[in-house]
Amino acid sequence: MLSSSKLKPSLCDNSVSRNKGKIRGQVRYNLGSMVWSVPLSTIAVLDRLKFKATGGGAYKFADMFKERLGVSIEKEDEMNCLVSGANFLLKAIHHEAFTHFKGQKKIVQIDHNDLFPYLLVNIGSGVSMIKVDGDGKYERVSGTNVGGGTFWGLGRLLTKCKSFDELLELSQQGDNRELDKLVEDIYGGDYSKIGLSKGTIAASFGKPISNNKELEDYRPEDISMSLLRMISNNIGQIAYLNALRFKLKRILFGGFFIRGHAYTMDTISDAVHFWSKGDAKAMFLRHEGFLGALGAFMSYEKHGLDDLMAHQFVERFPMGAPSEGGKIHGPSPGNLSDKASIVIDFDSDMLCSLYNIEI
Ligand SMILES: Nc1ncnc2c1ncn2[C@@H]1O[C@H](COP(=O)(O)OP(=O)(O)O)[C@@H](O)[C@H]1O
Ligand SMILES: CC(C)(COP(=O)(O)O)[C@@H](O)C(=O)NCCC(=O)O
Repeated sequence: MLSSSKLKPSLCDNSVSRNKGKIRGQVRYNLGSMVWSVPLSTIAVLDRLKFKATGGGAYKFADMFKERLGVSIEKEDEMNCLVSGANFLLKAIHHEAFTHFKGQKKIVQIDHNDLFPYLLVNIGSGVSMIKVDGDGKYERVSGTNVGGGTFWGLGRLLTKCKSFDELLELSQQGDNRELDKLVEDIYGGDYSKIGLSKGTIAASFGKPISNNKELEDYRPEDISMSLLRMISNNIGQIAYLNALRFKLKRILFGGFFIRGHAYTMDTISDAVHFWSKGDAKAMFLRHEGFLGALGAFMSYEKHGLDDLMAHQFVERFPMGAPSEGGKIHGPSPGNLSDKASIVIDFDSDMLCSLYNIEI
């Protein structure tokens, strides 16, 4: 979604050239760090431009965009955008979907003709669970208010971390057993009769109730780890129950909360594995945080998926040459954290026709 934290518009004149009176430019969506370049030709018409945006930011920042950049924001429905963004990525980007289970990343080849239905779980501030039946065909079947915002908000309160990244990094040095009450803490071992091993978390954050430890002696690292596990596990469980409810064999997780973080993905996968008794697998998207922004872009009537696929869409990888010969391929499994850039070329004619502008 376009929000001030992710969208850093910058004017980029080195991508501009003039040819027989035409100004050529480029819109560049670097999906790894979201660098977004606006073509020089837009400066002349900026005050008449309308940009598509979605999510809460489209409402909250519309006035600021108008005031500071002279740009009008055209709001697109968030759920529509999430779905069209996910569908676009799954169809257009090689190796977009992958599993991440017990530290192992594995690319999932999805046949375009056998993509639907699937459950899209978008983890932003809160969590939306959307049953996707086709392009533009979907139903938001569930959600939970315990999501990325909960992790970041509670994490800030409890650890005083200054940034999301710091909190996430801290979690990697933690041990959740310092805070979580495990089955063995209650039973002294496994509770095999109901399928619970001794290491299963019986109650997240359950230990400080009975430990003699002073509250200030609980380490931020351990708190962050417990929190990450609690939230990721809960989302994985609710997602699986919804997949079961609608008999969906694929569950795809996206949203800015995931951030390609191995432990987050492993915990979600573990929950899906545990509750499905190994029947279902969690899948993740390489461009998980930009579904809404891509969907908003797809909503330009004359700039639909087919048009992009046929003419202007180029997939680029930061690693340079593709790992396999021939056409552009996605990175090998070891480089999944490398996000592809999507570059969409257009010239001033196209820009003007898009907005009915004469220059
Ligand atoms: N650098 C970051 N700063 C803040 N939140 C981040 C960051 N990286 C990931 N997140 C996670 O992303 C969540 C917000 O996701 P996002 O899709 O942007 O939601 P929203 O549409 O509500 O803004 C945060 O609550 C947090 O869990
Ligand atoms: C309200 C939202 C759709 C907004 O999306 P977000 O900005 O969190 O990505 C989302 O936060 C959400 O689905 N919350 C859970 C609400 C619920 O179903 O309980």
